[in-house]
Amino acid sequence: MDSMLHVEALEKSYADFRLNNISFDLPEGYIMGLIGPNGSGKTTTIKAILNMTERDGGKITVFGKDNIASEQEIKKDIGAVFDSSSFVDEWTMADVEKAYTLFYPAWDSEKYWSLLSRFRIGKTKKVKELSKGMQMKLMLACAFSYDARLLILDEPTSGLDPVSRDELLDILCEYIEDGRRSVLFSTHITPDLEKIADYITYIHLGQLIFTGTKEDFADSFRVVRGDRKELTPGLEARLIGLRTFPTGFEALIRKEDLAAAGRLEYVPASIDDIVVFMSRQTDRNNQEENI
Ligand SMILES: Nc1ncnc2c1ncn2[C@@H]1O[C@H](COP(=O)(O)OP(=O)(O)OP(=O)(O)O)[C@@H](O)[C@H]1O
Repeated sequence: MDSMLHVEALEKSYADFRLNNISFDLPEGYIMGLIGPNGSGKTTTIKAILNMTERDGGKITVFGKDNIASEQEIKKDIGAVFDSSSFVDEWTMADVEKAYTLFYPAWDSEKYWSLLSRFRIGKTKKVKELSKGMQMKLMLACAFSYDARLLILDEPTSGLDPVSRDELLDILCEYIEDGRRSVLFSTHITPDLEKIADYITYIHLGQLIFTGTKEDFADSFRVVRGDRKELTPGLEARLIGLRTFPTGFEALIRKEDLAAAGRLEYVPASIDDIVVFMSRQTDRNNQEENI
């Protein structure tokens, strides 16, 4: 399986933040969700891939080529879509096309206008007259019209209503259907991952927690529950994001640590469970550090 995007030991530091040793691979023909709480480093990772921020260490290749040495060449095949529109407000749909044809020789005009019609974007509309969801679709229509092979989307569905979100996810699934394109998208919205992601890369406060298939992600953890009296120090040391109640407790536990849970009841963990318990654990660690 060819890797469309290879990130290896990526490092980037700001005054109060360090993206530390991030590595992952996105194979051709698949969708990867990049997840993590606010401020975890998702956008920083995306910017490093697009060489919009200078990395401090590590290696990134796109289509097998170094992302800095071959930046201009690889960018012809990348569609980058950020949360906010990168178009000029006054542009009409024809102006948008004119701007793209300057940079993308492979621009397919027929495809562009047919996608706009499919997305119900009026030909004569100006960018400023489009809703957020329509602007997102316009950005996708452009990426599809120059036949981008790798789509990189930063929070594409945030702020969209459920119907537009669903439509966008369907478009992304369709986009990778022929097996020669891939999508990397960052999100907080776990149902979107459940619906379309094949792979998940989870970054928490600059640290890589997991990268692999969605199935392996969910399978790596369980939610364990029990009575307070069953919460031994040995077990507690292995629990993630422990929550106690007057009568009992619940927490996340790694599959390899299940033996420590003995006969306690455990159930499969959803993506939401994993993210929530992990965040709770980080809050606990931070509180303990500050004591
Ligand atoms: N140019 C910058 N200068 C200094 N610090 C920065 C800069 N860009 C990002 N950071 C910091 O890096 C950290 C990670 O930010 P980043 O935007 O990558 O996170 P994120 O996971 O995308 O968050 P969100 O989900 O809120 O969009 C944050 O603490 C942020 O304040």
